[in-house]
Amino acid sequence: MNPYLARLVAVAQQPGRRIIGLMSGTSLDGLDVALCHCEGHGAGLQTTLEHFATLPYSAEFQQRLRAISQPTVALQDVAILNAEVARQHAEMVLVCLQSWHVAAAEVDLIASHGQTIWHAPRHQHQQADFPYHATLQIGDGDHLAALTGIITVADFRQKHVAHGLEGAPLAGYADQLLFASPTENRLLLNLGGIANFTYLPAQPAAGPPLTTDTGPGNTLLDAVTRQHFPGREYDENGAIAASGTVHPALLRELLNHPFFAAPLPKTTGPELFAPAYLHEAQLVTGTSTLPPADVLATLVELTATGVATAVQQCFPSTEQPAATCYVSGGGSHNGALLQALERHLPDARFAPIDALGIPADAKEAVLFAVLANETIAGNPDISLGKICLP
Ligand SMILES: Nc1ncnc2c1ncn2[C@@H]1O[C@H](COP(=O)(O)OP(=O)(O)OP(=O)(O)O)[C@@H](O)[C@H]1O
Ligand SMILES: CC(=O)N[C@H]1[C@@H]2OC[C@@H](O2)[C@@H](O)[C@@H]1O[C@H](C)C(=O)O
Repeated sequence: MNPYLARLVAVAQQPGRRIIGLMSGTSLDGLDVALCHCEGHGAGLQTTLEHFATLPYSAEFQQRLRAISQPTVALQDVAILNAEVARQHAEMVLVCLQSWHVAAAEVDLIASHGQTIWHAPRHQHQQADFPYHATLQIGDGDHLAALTGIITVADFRQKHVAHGLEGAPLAGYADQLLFASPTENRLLLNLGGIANFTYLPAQPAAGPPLTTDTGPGNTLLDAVTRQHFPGREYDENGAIAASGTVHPALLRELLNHPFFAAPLPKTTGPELFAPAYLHEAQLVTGTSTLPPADVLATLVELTATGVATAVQQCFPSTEQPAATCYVSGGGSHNGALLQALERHLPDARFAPIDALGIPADAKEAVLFAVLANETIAGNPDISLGKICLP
């Protein structure tokens, strides 16, 4: 038998596994690296986060990722970045391991999300002759496995798509295992480039929990900040937005997009919620010269309204049950956004996800470690990803 296969079988049969979860999201800010210990699987899973770091991308690399995430690009650039993202990620893993004094041989698996460069659920690609969903992540898992010597589970979204689902969000599968409570209704809200949540009722119905994207998180906020405040990557704590005023007509026009009224669950990306969508709405409403602070204030309100609209869709005919909303992702550091959310969801109690033992910035990387753990050791219902041997 191939010794790596024997190693894989042994890893699957161990009571627990040490897994590095890797996530690089739509904000393109860098790679989140979470070294987790997953004891058991499924309902018996216990996950502890041993180490976490975010390794930033260089400005030049961010720019190249942004340039490749466009509908029309040179195939050679895609081929090269596919290998280059994987090589950078492998190098970043090795840097982390060195700084944490952990040898590669002491890690059982890498769980690598890769970098989404184009997400094309059917409602977004609208190709009449292809009535299916599609999505593409680069940063090939074989490169990671070969360069680190660690068996790697990668490319988690394709099986979801193959089963007729949209390829995202995947968070619900892991949120359920990590955060379900028998006594508390929980809303796990992640404010990344795109915002999404998982609703976990204290008394769950059969089947996977509801998990959905809600629209933009920080992606448009970042784009406007970068454009008008050179040198700044984002609006620190939402301070500029807090100094501005929401423009009601612009907000209405932005919310006019059919995504917000579409039924749950749904998924989207920066392909749709791009600067062009904002510019179009500004043209239509004659607000192209609106002060940037007012644009940011309006975008904060857009993110909060998108979340609240989806929460209300979740409970169409009944009162919203009392739930605690655990917030994660970079947007959890945006005070203006948190205030808007509290205003829109007055019945929810808000808490940082840190209260559940996972730091807000680490959550998505931990999710992929948990998904890989299920693929290797758990229930075939949640076997997402491809297994790459070194
Ligand atoms: N101190 C802060 N103040 C305001 N916003 C912040 C702060 N720190 C981070 N952010 C926001 O969080 C973003 C990064 O969030 P995160 O890393 O969760 O996104 P992502 O994982 O790339 O996106 P996604 O979850 O959509 O894939 C930044 O681009 C910025 O907009
Ligand atoms: C296609 C894709 O990469 N989607 C990401 C993105 O970032 C947030 C949101 O959009 C979510 O749908 C998803 O990531 C999380 C981890 C998920 O799948 O649950």
